[in-house]
Parts: sequence; structure tokens; C-alpha cells
Amino acid sequence: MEVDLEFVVGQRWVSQSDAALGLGIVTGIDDRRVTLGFPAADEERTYAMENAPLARIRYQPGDAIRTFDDEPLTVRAVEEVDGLLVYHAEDQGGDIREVPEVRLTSHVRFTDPRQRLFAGRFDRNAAFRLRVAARDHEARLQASPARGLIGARTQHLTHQLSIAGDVARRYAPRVLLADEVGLGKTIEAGLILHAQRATGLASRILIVVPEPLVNQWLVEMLRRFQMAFSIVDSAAQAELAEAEEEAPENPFEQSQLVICSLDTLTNSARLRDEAGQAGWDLLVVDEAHHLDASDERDDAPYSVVSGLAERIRGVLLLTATPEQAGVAGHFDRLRLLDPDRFSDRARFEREQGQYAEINELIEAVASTGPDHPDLTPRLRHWLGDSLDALVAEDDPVQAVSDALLDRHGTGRVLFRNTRASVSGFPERRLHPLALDCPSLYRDSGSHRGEAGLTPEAGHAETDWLSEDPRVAWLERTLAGLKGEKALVICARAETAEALERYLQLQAGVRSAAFHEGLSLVERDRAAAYFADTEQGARALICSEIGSEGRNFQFARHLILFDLPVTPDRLEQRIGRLDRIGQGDTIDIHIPYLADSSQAIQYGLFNDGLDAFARPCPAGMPVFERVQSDWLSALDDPSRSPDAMVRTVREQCDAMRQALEAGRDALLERNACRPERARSLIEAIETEEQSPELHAFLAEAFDIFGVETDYHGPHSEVVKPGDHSPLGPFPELPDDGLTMTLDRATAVEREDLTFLSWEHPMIQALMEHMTATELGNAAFVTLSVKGLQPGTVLLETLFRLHCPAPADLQLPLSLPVTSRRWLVDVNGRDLSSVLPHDRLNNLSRNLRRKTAQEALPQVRPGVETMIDHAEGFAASELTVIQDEARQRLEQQLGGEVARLKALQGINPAVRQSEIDFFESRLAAGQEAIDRAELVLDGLRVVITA
Ligand SMILES: Nc1ncnc2c1ncn2[C@@H]1O[C@H](COP(=O)(O)OP(=O)(O)OP(=O)(O)O)[C@@H](O)[C@H]1O
Repeated sequence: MEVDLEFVVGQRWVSQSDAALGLGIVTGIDDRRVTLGFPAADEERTYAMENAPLARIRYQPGDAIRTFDDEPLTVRAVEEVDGLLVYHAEDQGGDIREVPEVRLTSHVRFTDPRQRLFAGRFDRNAAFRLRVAARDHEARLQASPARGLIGARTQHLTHQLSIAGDVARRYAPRVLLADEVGLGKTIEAGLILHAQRATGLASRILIVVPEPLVNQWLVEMLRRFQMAFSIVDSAAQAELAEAEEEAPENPFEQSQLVICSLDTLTNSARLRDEAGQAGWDLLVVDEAHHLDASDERDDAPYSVVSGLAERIRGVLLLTATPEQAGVAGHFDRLRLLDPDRFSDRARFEREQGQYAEINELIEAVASTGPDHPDLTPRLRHWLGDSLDALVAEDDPVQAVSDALLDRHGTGRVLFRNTRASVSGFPERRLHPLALDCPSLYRDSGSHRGEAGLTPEAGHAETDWLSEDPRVAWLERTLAGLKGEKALVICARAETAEALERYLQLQAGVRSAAFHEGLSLVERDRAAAYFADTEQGARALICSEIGSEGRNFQFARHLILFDLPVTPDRLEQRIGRLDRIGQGDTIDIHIPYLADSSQAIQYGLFNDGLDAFARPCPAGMPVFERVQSDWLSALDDPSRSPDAMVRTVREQCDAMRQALEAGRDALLERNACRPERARSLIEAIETEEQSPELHAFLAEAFDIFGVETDYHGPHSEVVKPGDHSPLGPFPELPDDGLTMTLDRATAVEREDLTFLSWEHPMIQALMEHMTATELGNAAFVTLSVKGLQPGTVLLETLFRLHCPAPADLQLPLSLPVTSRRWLVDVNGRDLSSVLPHDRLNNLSRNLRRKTAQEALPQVRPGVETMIDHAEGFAASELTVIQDEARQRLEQQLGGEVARLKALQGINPAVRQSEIDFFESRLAAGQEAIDRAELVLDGLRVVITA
């Protein structure tokens, strides 16, 4: 094979970085880009011509080729016509046929080590070692439960890894991440996205968030997970349209990872369409409680997201307060995720009444096992005929419990951790203070009713700023904090703006405002100013938009300038400070106006729900149930609020008990499975701390001429050497980068690059070592007693090759793997007598010239040994294929069984969905039948 560089439609090229794509065909060329179809992988890729990682395939006389209908031929001559090759090739009957290159099979492999060895193109021994190591690590990591979860710059928290470990492994996960405020849903989502990308389950990801959170997401994804998202907004769209007036490109297609605000999509029909057409594997929507299905306009948030969710196979919705807008809204979001399971709202509501019974049944299954005769009738009642298959699974207790959780709870779809089950949260200290209600409000009656929660609303700014006692109190309180930072939250943007101006100009407090009247950039600037520990603002005055999603846990004083209407909103506000990373007790300051609806609201929250001191899961359901009485209590000054407080408290106690026994108990079972999470964390830490990574990198740096210098404890500077070809490290800056392999150091020192097996730089290195020919042919000498000098052995390395469309997700059942055999000319397998490491220790390099001279003599023996090794590989392949078929059957068979069981309850489950999984099963099996163990490396060993 040779390489040349002119593109013509119909030519055959191979991707150097991803040989698994098979042989590509040039299908399109424009002035800068070339598009190739890869029929073996059912993919199309477009490359910039200038630096396309492609190699032209031109077979030579003597080479074996196959046509697309799999006819074997031998090349006898090659002719070139207008840039396209025509092979004159001999068939098995001895006839010469003309085969245009376009007719060649796409299922091909390249850079055959045999061809390289016999052509005398050896690599250094170190390169062979690195190749074997890369294959071993690749196979180990592929099979590791830690896969995709290594190298995140986060603390390993059990409740997060429990969820991430479960969801990240799913094909097309559709889940609601609903941890209580501040427990790390963004981090859970990041872990899932990272793992889905690392495992190839997803590559195109769209994140949709409220506008104020766009940058925070961008930064979190980059600094914690090394995932570089691009923002699409109307400005980006305008820019593209201007640059390419003729046919403006779809801005969502410019990047694999995109963040876009929900407002951008609701405001622009065109961007909505483009987002829908851009083809995604995963959609993430933060603060999903805003999605309200009762608003049916095309541009309403629910319609926009459900339009996307219908087209995108994986969907993660995030909300800390899933029931904030009521149970109906909660149901609608679950329906959006899994319409088969959540099709009937009345049934869903009935089910909620049965949660305690399901929970009790799961407990009984855990204690006696599902086949206990007392349980069978009850289990059959809930699970029907599917019970028999579940009981027959490897872990029947788990299988039956999961099925109960999924089909009669919200098991598969909803994950919620609560503070009650996650330790390490700070205490909350309350500072309520009743202030006199000023005549300004009393005279106008603006202190009553729901509107009385923000009584300043109808008054001139100068009036309320001077008369409302909360303003002077705020000024005094901030002064009393002696330089400590405080987050001030109020409901209205106008109030926030006025207060901030007042504090800044009248009181001389360094402050910033954060509200919807500011642009995105201005808001992020304000948040950064507040976060700055040296010269930063001492107070950030937020409207309600600051009460969602933002990370302000570097402050510990929260000032609630007013109180929100609902308990969930209150929890969102407190959650800005009460979140992971908050090391101090939180001081919550609550000024309220005596004898006003603020005082009543304070009493209902505090004495009725106890919602300031701790999160109150019963708060929202109780509020919904008594909402009209609650709001009229705010309205009516003549009625004593005590009776209402009592009602709320009683309902809250009863609801809390019911939730604890039912919904919360079920959710807890599902969300955090501590044992599993701990063993996952152990697996991740074993990989992160592995000395092998250090050794692997040291060898790679040596081969590619990268220099390293000590920088400090656990850190080194790496930079390109003088004559370095850079190989897999093209992005290494000239002045180098400072790296650490230690996670704790990386979490503390964000300026260091955290290298792990899953860092893009190491991934590129692994790919370089496994997808190119480097290191696949070597010669070595060995001194060992007991073997006659001049004896020739052959170390062979095989890798599994099985091109299949990416969406089949074959690696889930057929993981990448490699095999090594050390054989002698008599076909003895010496692999365990002389393992690879031992052979490395005992062997020395042979000079290239000497090896080339020895080649003609050893070649016949080596060819025989290759045959022997291929024999071993052939029988091993059948074992690998059998295991893969079983795994595939288990995985997709389980999906089919679930859908059939759901079909019994819900006739809306379509047969076509069941057929889809069955056809995937058939396609997967066909692909497994085509798998091969392919020779991937050869090292000739001559004893000295
Ligand atoms: N494992 C972790 N390691 C380090 N920091 C973390 C971890 N988990 C969460 N954090 C930090 O804790 C804070 C809260 O996390 P996050 O924003 O993901 O919570 P959330 O559940 O999405 O909050 P909200 O309900 O307010 O949207 C963030 O500052 C985040 O960076």
C-alpha cells in the first residue's frame, strides 16, 4: 500500500485515527472539505482537506483483496484512470478481472503487521511494548466498571456515583435527576455525559438551561470534565448567517457539544427548528420544573423541550423541586421521559397511594427471597407472568425489586437523593426579626394578601426606600457582618435594582445586582465580582432568578429580603448557600413586617412546615393541598393565622410520615445504593492511582521526545523536546503544561492539568498506539537458560475487530479485547511460561540491520508460527462470540420483556417499539458473527 493525496469521488481511503470504520469512499468534495462514507460502520464523516487524518489505499500486485460481495482475489496489476484505481485481479479460478476500487469491500483492515515485518519495516522494541501496554489498558478499562468515570475533577461522593454509575451505562438513558437542592445534579449529569462519551454511547450532546446558568454550565463541564461545549445563541446564529449568506449553516451542527438557553429556543422558531434537525444523542435540561405542559403554544418551554425529547433518544431532566408546580407537572415531565410507562395520570396518582405497599413488598423480597410461597401470589399480582423470568435471573432479589420499582414506582426514571441520606451538610442558623410595618404600606393596604409579600411593588422607589424599615435594617446588618459576604434575595428585579443602587450610593457598600434586566454577560460579571475574595462585592442583590442553580456557597449569610409564595421556592433560595462545598454554618436572616402577610407567611413556613431549618419534602404537597386556604390566610387580617399554622403542621406531619413510608422510601432505594457506589469509587480510585499510568506515560514521553521536569509534590511539567515529532501530542503547548496524576491535588489546584486514563491527551495517545501501525512489528533477542541459541519464537498480539454501526452499541456486549500468544515453530503455546513482562525483562534490542539480515532465514518459521497463533485465535474467537451473544441476549431480551410487561398494563406501548429491540438483537448477532481476531502485532524473538 502507498499513500498519495489528491481526492476524487469514488476513491477509497482509511481513517488513520479510527481504523474500525473500515474502508471509506469519497462521496463529496467542496473547496475545503472532503466527505467520506464508511459503509462498514454506516457512518459519514466530513474532514477539512488540509489536515484530514486519512490515508489513501492503493493495493500492490500480490496483495489479497475482496469485492463488496466478498469474493477473494489477488491483485496482479494496478491501473489509474482519472485519479481512480482499477485493479486487474485474479479470481480463484485463475481468470483476470477488472475491479474498480469502488467495488472493494468496506470491511477491511490495514497496516498488517505481517506485511510490515516481511518488508523489514520494524519498530523499536519500546514501541512494541507500548502498543501491547496500550491494548492491555484499553481492554482492562473497557471492562472496568469505572469506565467513563475516571478523571473528573470532583470529590467522589457516594450518592452521586451511585446514580452516575447506574445511568451512565444505559443505552439512551431517559431520567429525571431530582436530588434536593445543591446536592450536585450538575455534577451527576456531567459524570453521565462524560461516561456516555467515553463509552461511545453518545457523542452529540445538547444542554438546555435557563439563561442565567449558561456560563456556569459551560465552566463546570470544562473544568471538571474537560468537555468543551460551545454556546449557541441568537448572536452565534446571526454571525453564521452573515458569514455564509447563500446557505447559512445550522449553528447547532458546528459543534458536537452545545449549550443553549431555553430562552434562545423559545424566542426563535428558526433556532428551534435547527436544534431539532441537528441530530443529537443526548439532551440535558436543567431546572426542568419550569416545563409546564398546560401551556400548549409552540414556543412554550414544555412544547420546545418535548419536541426535542421526541427526536433525541437520551434525555436527562434536572430539577431539585420536581413537584414545584404541582403533581400534574411532575407527571407531565415523567411522561415526557417515558410515555410508555407514564401514560395515565389518574393511574399515576393511584399508584402513589400504593407506594408504601410496594416498599413493604420489596423489603419482604429482600428478607425471604422472591420465591417464598407466601410472596408468590402478591408478586404475581404486581408483576404478572413476567415474574417467572425475573426469578430466573442471576440476582432474582435485585431483578424483582427493580421491576417493582420500575413498573409500580418511578424506579427507572427518577433519582432523588435527600439531605437526610447524604451526610456532611452544614447547620442552618435562623435570625428572624419582626419590624414595624410602615404607614406607607398600612395606609394603602399593600401589606396584605399575596401582594403583601412584596409590599414595595406599588410605591415610588424613593418612598419605600426611605420608609420601609427593612432597608435601614439591611444596611445595618451588612455593616455588622464586618466584611463577610452576604447573598440578598428578593422576589422582584425592580426591588433588587433599587436596593443595590441604594447600598452602593447611599450606604457605600460594595455590592452588585443580579436580575433579569441585565444581559447574560452583565450577570456573569456580577456573580464573578461577588465571588472575588479580595476586591469583590460584599453583597449580591438578586431577584428570584438568582435563587436557582447558581453556586454561591463561598458565602454563608443569606438575607431573605422578602419571602416567596411557595415552599419549594424558599428551598431553592436557601440552596444557593446550603450546597456541597459549604463549610460553615449558614446564617439565614429574615426581616419581615409585623402584622402583615409577611409575618403570616413566616409563621406558616417556620411553625407550620419548619422549612427554614431543614428541607421539607412535604412542603410542596401540603401547600398544594391547602393552597386556597393558605393564600386567603395571607389575605384576611381579621382571621388569626394560628389555626392555619396548626392545619399546615398537622398535614405536614401526616404527609411526612406517608412520604417516608412510601414515596421517599422507594426513591431512596433507587437513588443511592451505597455498597455499589463504594465499590465503584474503589474501582475509579484504583485506576486513578495506578502506577501503570505513570509507567505508560514515561515510556510514551520517551518515545515521542516529550521532556518532563519535577514541579512539586505530585506534579510535573511536560513539554515538547527539541526534535520532538509530537506524534499523539500535537496540542502540547510549546512552553509545556503542568500536570498531576493525583485527584486530590487536582481538585485543590485547578491550574494543574489532571491527567488520567480518560483525559483527552491520554486517549489520543492510546488511540495513536492502537489505531496506527506504530509498534506492530519488532525483533528482539533473548538470553534464557534452557533454550538453544538461535531458537526462534514469535510473540503475537491479536485484537478483536468488529465494525458495526455505532448506534448498535456493540461494545456493551462485545467489549474491545486483545489476546497474546507466544508460540514456537512446533505450535507450542509458551505464553504463560514467558509472560510479556518477563520477556521484556529478559530481552534486548536487536540492531535493525542485523534483524533485516536474519529475516530471510527466519521467515518460513515465522510464517508457520503465525499459522499456529491464528489457530489459537480461531478457537478463542468462538468463546468470545458465545459470551457476547449471551450478553446481548440478556441486555436486549430484558428490554423486550419489560416492554411486553408494560404492554399488559398500558396498551399504548406499541408493537413497533418491541420490534425495534428485536431487530437490534438480530443486527447485533449478525455483527458478532462477523467478528474477527485480527493479528495486531508481531515480535520475533531470537535466542542468543
Ligand atoms: N463531587 C463534587 N466535588 C466537588 N464539588 C462538588 C461536587 N458535587 C457538587 N459540587 C459543588 O457543589 C455545588 C452544587 O452542585 P450542583 O450545582 O451540581 O448542585 P445542584 O444539585 O445542581 O444544585 P441546584 O439544585 O441548585 O441546581 C457546586 O458548586 C458544585 O461544583
